[in-house]
Amino acid sequence: MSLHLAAYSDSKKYGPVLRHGPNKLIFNSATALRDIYNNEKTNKSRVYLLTVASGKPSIFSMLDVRKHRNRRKIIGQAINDKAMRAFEPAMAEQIEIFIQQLSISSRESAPVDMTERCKLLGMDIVGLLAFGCALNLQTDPTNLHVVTGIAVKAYQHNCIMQCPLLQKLGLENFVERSGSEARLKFAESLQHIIATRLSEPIHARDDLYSTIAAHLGNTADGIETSELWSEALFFLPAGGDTATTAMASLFFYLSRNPRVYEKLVTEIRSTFKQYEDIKGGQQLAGCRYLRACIDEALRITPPVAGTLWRETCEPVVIDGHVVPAGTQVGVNSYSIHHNEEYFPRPFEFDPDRWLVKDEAQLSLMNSAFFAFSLGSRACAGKSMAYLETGLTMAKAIWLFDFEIAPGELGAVGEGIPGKGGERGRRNEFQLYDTFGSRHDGPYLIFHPRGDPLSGAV
Ligand code: HEM
Repeated sequence: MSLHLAAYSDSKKYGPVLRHGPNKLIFNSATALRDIYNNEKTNKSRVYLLTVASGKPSIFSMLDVRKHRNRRKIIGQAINDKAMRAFEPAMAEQIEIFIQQLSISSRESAPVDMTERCKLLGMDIVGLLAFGCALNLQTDPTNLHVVTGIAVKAYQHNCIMQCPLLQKLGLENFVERSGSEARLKFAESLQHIIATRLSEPIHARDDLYSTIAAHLGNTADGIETSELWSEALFFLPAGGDTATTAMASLFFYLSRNPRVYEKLVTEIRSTFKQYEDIKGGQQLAGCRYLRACIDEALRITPPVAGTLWRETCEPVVIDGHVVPAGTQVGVNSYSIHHNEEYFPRPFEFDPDRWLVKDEAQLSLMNSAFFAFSLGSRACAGKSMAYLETGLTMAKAIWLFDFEIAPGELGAVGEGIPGKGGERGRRNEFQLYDTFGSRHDGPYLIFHPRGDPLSGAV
């Protein structure tokens, strides 16, 4: 779970191209990003197929270029800007629950684990979009095994993608044995969730099913109903885990950088005269410092922290190196986001770097920003990610002040000085790479800001 750190320290030691396996090359430059991810001579690596359980590849694991293009057109309709305008009220309802819970904790000055809170929020939101199903994770523990089941699957997938032999030997279920019960319960719940949704009229909800209904079962370029559920299932980690990491990381860095915190508070509280004004649209998009904070959190803590493996279909020149066909190549998000050539003082949380007037520096940083990947397989849910993260952060910051919890809890999520393996930086939010990321904390104490809660919560 520290492969991203190994890639980072190896690239410091060996330079911008290194071997991370018999047939694997990791690059660490913006030129390599373009050469690998914006190139028709490369494709997603075959290791993605190892994550296909039901025989139905999702948009994520599909290798056939033409099929993927069609699938992306269809699935994109459920997560593009237009779809987000329709989905925003459902998203906002879940964010209100998150805010209410913070409000309850603030009255008792109880420490809040932001990884846990953000995870439940992220999964509740994406569950509604994927399956039209209220998982109610924020308020009721009944479905918590869904979160564990997703975490176990992500860890297993990451292991077999890095070491396919594990699957050949039938050992993938042993990499995290404690998760087998959660996995089984999760599979049962999924069947129930799908059956419940299918028992309702197609357009009963604003979810993936209703948005893409017109394409279901249609001709060769359509999508089978059974494939729809592979897509919905992929949404849970794709949309839930990633947004969780972005928000938890931002809470971590805001709680440790008073200057940044004050600047963001000033922007949010002066932009929105009242809490009810906080919604998607021009005002939120105009919060440039908020956007810079989110981008800086995504840079310093990329939610998909590992190497996104691609395979060369024919000989390709990557960053000046001729790479033969059939080679696994990739750029590691964490490494390139901490490459000083693009991001000076890479371990400093500095949102202002995204607001400099120096166009050349801005374009250099943008050329190396890889949180959402690049090219035809880049993230399809970027609009949703910014909307969800922006709304949640703006609302929390408008209503509350927060600080690090006292004592040992306050240190959860930090690095431990003296610890090896690149884990010694106290001020760095610690990530554990599981294709997505695991993390803990930060634990924060929230205080109501004056008395603005009336009417809002
Ligand atoms: C901060 C939040 C997010 C980050 C950092 C992120 C990052 C990424 C990355 C790096 C990929 C490429 C994976 C690969 O090449 O293997 C990806 C793909 C994808 N993401 Fe996101 N994502 C985020 C949020 C979301 C959300 C909210 C959704 C909505 C469900 C979503 C849906 C997708 C889809 C459908 C793909 C597959 C695209 C394709 O292969 O055509 N993502 N994401």
